[in-house]
Formats: sequence, C-alpha cells, structure tokens
Amino acid sequence: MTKRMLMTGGGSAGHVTVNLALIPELQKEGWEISYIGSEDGIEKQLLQSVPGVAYHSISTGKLRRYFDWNNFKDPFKVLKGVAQAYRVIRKQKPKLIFSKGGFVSVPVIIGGWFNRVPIIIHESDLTPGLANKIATPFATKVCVTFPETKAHIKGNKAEYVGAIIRDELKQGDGETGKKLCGFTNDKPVLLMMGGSLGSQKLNGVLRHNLIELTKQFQVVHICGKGQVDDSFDQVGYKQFEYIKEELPHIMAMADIVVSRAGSNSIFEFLALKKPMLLIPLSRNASRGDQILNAKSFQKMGYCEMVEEEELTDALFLQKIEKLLVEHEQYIENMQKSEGQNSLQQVMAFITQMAK
Ligand SMILES: CC(=O)N[C@H]1[C@@H](OP(=O)(O)OP(=O)(O)OC[C@H]2O[C@@H](n3ccc(=O)[nH]c3=O)[C@H](O)[C@@H]2O)O[C@H](CO)[C@@H](O)[C@@H]1O
Repeated sequence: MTKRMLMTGGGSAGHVTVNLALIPELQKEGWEISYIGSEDGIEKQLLQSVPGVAYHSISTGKLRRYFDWNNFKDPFKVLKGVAQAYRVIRKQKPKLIFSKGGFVSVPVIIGGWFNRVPIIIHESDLTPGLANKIATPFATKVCVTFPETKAHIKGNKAEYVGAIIRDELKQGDGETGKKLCGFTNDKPVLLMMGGSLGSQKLNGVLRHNLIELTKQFQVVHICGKGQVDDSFDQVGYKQFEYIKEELPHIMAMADIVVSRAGSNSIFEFLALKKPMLLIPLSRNASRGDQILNAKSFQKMGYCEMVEEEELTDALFLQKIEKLLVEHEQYIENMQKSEGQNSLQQVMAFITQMAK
C-alpha cells in the first residue's frame, strides 16, 4: 500500500527549508509526498526544483497582529483555503500531515483535522509563531528546536528534537564558493545574510561600513529580492538576492557571519561552526522571537549579539573585530553542541504516528 504523506509550510524560506531537508529522507523510505502551499509564496518556488513532489495551491490569508483593512477580507480567504485543503486531503488520504508553520499551514491543519489525519508540527523558534499557536490544538505532536520551547506548548504535545538541517549544507566546498564570488585566499570572508527575505536595516549598516570592512575582509552579501545595489560594485564585495544550490559553497568559505537570528539560519551556522554576529529582528517588527533565539545562542558562547536599537557603526565593527580575534573560542564552544540526531528523531515520530 502507498505510504502517502502531506507537507505544508511557507511564507518565508524559514518555513520551508526544514521540509526540504526531510523530503529526500522520506522519499528514500518510500513515502510519496504532496505539498500544500500558497499560489505565489516562496514555498512554490522552492518546491519547483524538488523532484517527485506534487504541489497543490490553496487560498491563504495573512495572520496579522496589527490593524490592516485586509484583516476583514483575509478570514474569508482562510475559510476558502480550509475547504480547498479539506478536498485535497480527502482525495489523497495521507497517513500523516507534517507542518512547518507559516500562515499557509493553518487551513491545511484544520482541513487535516476534519479528515482525522494525524498532524506533526515543527516549531523552529524559541517561542511559537502565531500560525503554530493556532494550529497546536489540532495537532498530535509539536516538535521543537530549543529545549526552552516545551514550556510554551500547551497539552503535553511538545517533543524536543533540535534543529533539522539540510544535509547538502554540510557538503559545501569553500574553494568553489570563492570562485563563484571571484574571491582570493588573501583575506578572510565575511558573509552577511539578512534572513531569507533580506533586511534593509542590515544591508544599510553593511554598505555604510563597506570601505572599512573590505580593508580586512572579502564580503559576500545576501541582500534579499530587489535589494542588490550595483552602485556598490567593487572587488572583494559580491552581492546576491538569494542563493539556492550554491549556498553550501558560500557558507563553507565564510570565516565570520553577520545575520538576522531566524532559527534555521543560526542553527545552520552553528552546525557549520561559523562564529556569528546576530542582529535580531526588533520587537517593533515581530513578536521578538529572534531576540530570544539570539540570546539563547549568546548564552552558549556561539555568537555576539546586538539589538537593532543599539546598533551603531562603531559597535558593529567592534563586534566583528571581536569575532575575528576570538574566532577559535567561538568554534570551540560550538563544537560542544553536537550530538542530537534531530532528523532521525523526527523520522521516527513520522513512522510511529502514520496511520
Ligand atoms: C521576517 C520573519 O518573519 N522572519 C522569520 C522567518 O525567517 P527566515 O525566513 O529568514 O528564516 P530562517 O532564518 O529561519 O531560515 C532561512 C532559510 O533560508 C535559507 N536561505 C536564505 C537565504 C538564501 O539566499 N538562501 C537560502 O537558502 C537559509 O539557509 C535558511 O534555511 O522564519 C524564521 C523561522 O521560523 C523566524 O525565526 C524568523 O523570525
């Protein structure tokens, strides 16, 4: 009998990359996978390059914590999405639904619950996102990345599994990365990544300090869609909007990373032992989850952290200098983090729970 499973998650790459890590492992074990996402979200784009996964689009509404006229229209879009997801699930009869969160996942989970399909949710951040909070009562299990998160999940459903990382990220080759960027072996490489959507704030501070930074580093900058600025074109500075297949090589060549504190990104840098300066998304623009992610890493000695409100050029350069000087110490701290086989743990839950 076919082992059929349904996945969901989207809105930003952070709600997709865990699924991308799991898909090849599940396919190896004979699972046939379908994916429900939105019509125009990043999940559709990222899933296009994954062989053997059928993609179904549904209508979605954004879940906002602030006033917006769309707040009156979006509940109807979500209801339409629930009906569409319900129909896909009833037809496909998956043995399990795996959700990585993001607003597109809510209608899928409700549609799955009406079809009585077991549901596993994965939460990347230290505190659960709004979509996962809404979805938790419908779920059978919630896998969490930080041990501290268990306290935030109601109903004894939380299981600490740690971070799930795409295997190919560990296969990068630094020399290939340098060739892609036209870099040499003369100076260390600083990678700046402002989250999967980029960050105007981080782009601004980096470019403002570019002359100073390129005296000491070669700088590779993932800016986000539409944010490459050709007026900064110079030797030793390479910009990308977003990187897909080449990301492992770019990460491999980096000596130091400056990043937002999205959970997937920072656990990837931890797995690759990259000393980090984290500048989390502020409380004005989010629920503050990245601040908690970064504080948890700072406590373990994996990173330096500066809150957006405290960010000055001087502090930015000073923290980068510290990462360079104390490089070995951060790496030593990160080496102690190994041990958890998160991917295998989630695979075991999937096998146990599939009906
Ligand atoms: C603005 C916002 O809502 N941010 C949230 C979003 O961040 P965001 O979508 O940025 O998520 P993460 O930083 O967790 O993950 C980004 C993922 O995209 C990948 N990547 C990134 C750039 C690139 O060029 N290529 C590429 O493949 C990274 O390797 C990583 O796997 O989800 C995270 C996980 O729930 C949250 O912690 C963040 O608060």
